[in-house]
Amino acid sequence: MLQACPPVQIGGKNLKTSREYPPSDPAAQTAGADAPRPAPQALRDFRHYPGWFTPDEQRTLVDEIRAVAAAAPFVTPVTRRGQPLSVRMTSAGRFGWIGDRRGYRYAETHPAGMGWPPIPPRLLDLWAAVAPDARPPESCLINYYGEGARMGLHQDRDEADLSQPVVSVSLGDDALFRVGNVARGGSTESLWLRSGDVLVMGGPGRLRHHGVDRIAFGTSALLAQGGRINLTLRVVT
Ligand SMILES: O=C(O)CCC(=O)C(=O)O
Ligand SMILES: [Fe+2]
Repeated sequence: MLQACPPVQIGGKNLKTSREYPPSDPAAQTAGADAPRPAPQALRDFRHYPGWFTPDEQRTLVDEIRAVAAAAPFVTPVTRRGQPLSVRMTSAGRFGWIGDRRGYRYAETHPAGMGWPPIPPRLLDLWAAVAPDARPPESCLINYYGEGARMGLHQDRDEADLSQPVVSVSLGDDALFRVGNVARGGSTESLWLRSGDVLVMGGPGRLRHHGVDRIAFGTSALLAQGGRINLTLRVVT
């Protein structure tokens, strides 16, 4: 069964002195919140927006995620066979995603019984900007990758309406992201996702296999304890 882990400490008092990871787009380094957002680059059918969030926005997002995790602590999902995943997870929104001996599924309550906190409004603004035609997101999955954590190639298909995109936000250490095909097997392409990057997985790419081979632990000081947070906004119903 799922065991509640001690809450993951995200960010910390040393944030003021932390080294900021330079966004891939140099223009974004001086961009304020009202500056134009970066244009997307295609990765197969995915849209990659390098450096969407400024360092200040990233720090605010980390604070907001820390507040979510204080109310709905990170847990380690397990497979049906009881094998723990290497990422720790919590969620915000009407639904959260859980994995235990009964399988993987969306649920309206945390394994410990509480409801999920609301999705931070700046993430709803992101969704409106990059997925203006989509229905509003009903869930924000929050994955924490510590040193050595990874996520095998998979499809996101637990959602009922696969015409709706999944919008991903990377915070903290760099991650080597891999994208393959809708069918199993075939060639894959890799890309380093960096802190502040946004990736839209939608349209014909919605069911492409994807995963995270590894993170480059210590490449960002955004999170006091190191590691990476990935947020995915989803329509569930
Ligand atoms: O961490 C990432 O960049 C991808 C996460 C992912 O694929 C998922 O949560 O389904
Ligand atoms: Fe995924």
